[in-house]
Amino acid sequence: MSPVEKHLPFPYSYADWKQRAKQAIDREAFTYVASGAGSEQTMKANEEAFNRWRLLPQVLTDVTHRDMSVSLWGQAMATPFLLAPIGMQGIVHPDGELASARAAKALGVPFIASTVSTFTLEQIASELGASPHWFQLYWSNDMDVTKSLVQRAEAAGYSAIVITVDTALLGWRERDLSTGYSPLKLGMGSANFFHDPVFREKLTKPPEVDRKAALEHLLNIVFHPGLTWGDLASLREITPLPILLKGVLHPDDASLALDCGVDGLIVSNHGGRQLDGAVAALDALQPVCDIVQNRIPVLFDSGVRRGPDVIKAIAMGADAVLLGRPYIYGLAAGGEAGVRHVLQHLISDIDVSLALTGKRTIRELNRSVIVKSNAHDTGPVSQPDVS
Ligand SMILES: Cc1cc2nc3c(=O)[nH]c(=O)nc-3n(C[C@H](O)[C@H](O)[C@H](O)COP(=O)(O)O)c2cc1C
Ligand SMILES: CCCCCCC(=O)C(=O)O
Repeated sequence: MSPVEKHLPFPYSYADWKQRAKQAIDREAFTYVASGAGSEQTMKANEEAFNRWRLLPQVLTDVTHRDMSVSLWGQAMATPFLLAPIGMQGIVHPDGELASARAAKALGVPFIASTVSTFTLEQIASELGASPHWFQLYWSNDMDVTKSLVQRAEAAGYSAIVITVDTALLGWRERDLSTGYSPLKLGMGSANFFHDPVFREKLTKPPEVDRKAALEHLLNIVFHPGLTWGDLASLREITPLPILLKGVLHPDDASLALDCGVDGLIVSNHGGRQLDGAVAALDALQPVCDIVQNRIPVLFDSGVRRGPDVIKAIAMGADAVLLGRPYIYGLAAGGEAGVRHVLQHLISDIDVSLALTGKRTIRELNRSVIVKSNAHDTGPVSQPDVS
């Protein structure tokens, strides 16, 4: 970034934040965040899907007093969005998740900490204090380690466990394969494991003595391709916390999740980073909500960029959404202040969009405020392409 750009005011549009992030950080780190799996058609489809739906506002409804809070399992949340679990944030800024957590706390936005964070879940929780936070679990194929991570999260004050279920294996990410860049192999996501007493017990030498062997062990256990619906009961025995599944797209999986007694679902395709060619996440949302019928909360992510996107997803049936890449670009471009600006802008945009839709509260949103647009009417999605 040039000295002049460093002093420019923070931007507003997603494209401008992305551009700033690109200028601020290493090319490989930027590519890791910005890229998707394969040809990236699913990643692009996520944003395009929002453009196929339009809001149908109502007027003269007195929107003087507005409230964007939502409630999940009776717990109030100040905003209808949470920060998505994004691992290894240290690749874009030295303060990584700690900076994002501080910004989230400042604005009352719930934070979801990733298993593969740069800082430990305890360090992140201590930044957040009483501000709401959930823990995202990569269910390790070593059940002792999985159990230890969940128990540590509970002890550190996390109030829900999000199991990511779309990562039986890491997606085929051609742009990262081309650069050979793997932050996990570099150890950027190792903090929770290297500080875990159970993980450490299983090593011949501690990570401080043989980092290479410890990383190799981590890479061997972090995935669990053998996981099935039948395994969910064993996690329920470990923790009383609400359990959500992140990465559900198929309505039949929504039924299975209900049968298994999970407490919430997150409709997501991991931002197009896992299965290229998978359905746009927004296209999967209504079928899942139709199965769930409000029995458990349904959250949504993948492609949320602006206030109207939040309104559309909630109108389709989501209880709340997760914000992903936009806040990471804020972090890359401006650390904690960058994230704070991105969040503040989104909060304001949601507020304005809610009012202009003719609604005062998030609860009032329903399918009557969205219509499918004509195919020829969609136009460009993100400009300019800085990827
Ligand atoms: C750099 C990066 C790292 C991510 N790390 C995780 C992770 O550790 N755990 C997880 O469940 N999802 C992870 N995700 C997926 C996000 O939680 C979320 O599903 C995705 O970013 C949504 O897509 P969007 O950012 O394009 O809106 C990651 C996404 C990105 C871009
Ligand atoms: C299962 C360990 C690798 C996780 C990588 C983080 C992630 O989810 C991503 O999309 O990148």
